[in-house]
Amino acid sequence: MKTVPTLYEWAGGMPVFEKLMASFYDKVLQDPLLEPVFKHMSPDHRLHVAHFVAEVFGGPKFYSTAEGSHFKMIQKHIGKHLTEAHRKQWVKLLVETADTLALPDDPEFRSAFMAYLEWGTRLAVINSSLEENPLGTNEPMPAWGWGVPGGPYIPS
Ligand code: HEM
Repeated sequence: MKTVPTLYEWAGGMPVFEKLMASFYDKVLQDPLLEPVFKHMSPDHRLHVAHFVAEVFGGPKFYSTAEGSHFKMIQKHIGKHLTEAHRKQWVKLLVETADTLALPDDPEFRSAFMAYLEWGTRLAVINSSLEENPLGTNEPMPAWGWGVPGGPYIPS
């Protein structure tokens, strides 16, 4: 029986996630709308977001074992008062970075990637208007898969 690769494996593994987020947050700091939101981010922010998303996509558990937890990630967004305009720009710049770095662009991978970004960023905006974290400290990390189209992409 063939094994289905994880989204993490299909994307190219940890170096791809780390490069994606490093390059993305360079763009964010050049962006007039997002720079004020991120100008005080910690030096580890890029790496932590890379490790978080890699883990959600089936990669190693760097984030949840050494750097944070789902609870702590949500906590970082509480009270930040993010807007829909911030969210849209965040997604736009991340997708542009994925294109520039030539992440897989097959329909199956990009469908799963976009679905996760829609889900995660919309939750970030909702949580950013709260004063308290709605999650328990033991909340498991999300785990994302290929979704309805299935995967991986197989050229016909
Ligand atoms: C899928 C969507 C998202 C994921 C997976 C995510 C992930 C994370 C993670 C892991 C952290 C903690 C970083 C650390 O430990 O240093 C964080 C912090 C943060 N995120 Fe997000 N995030 C998402 C969406 C967004 C969006 C859409 C915005 C705003 C446009 C945003 C704004 C922030 C801010 C302001 C912080 C705190 C930065 C600091 O001052 O240290 N996030 N995020």
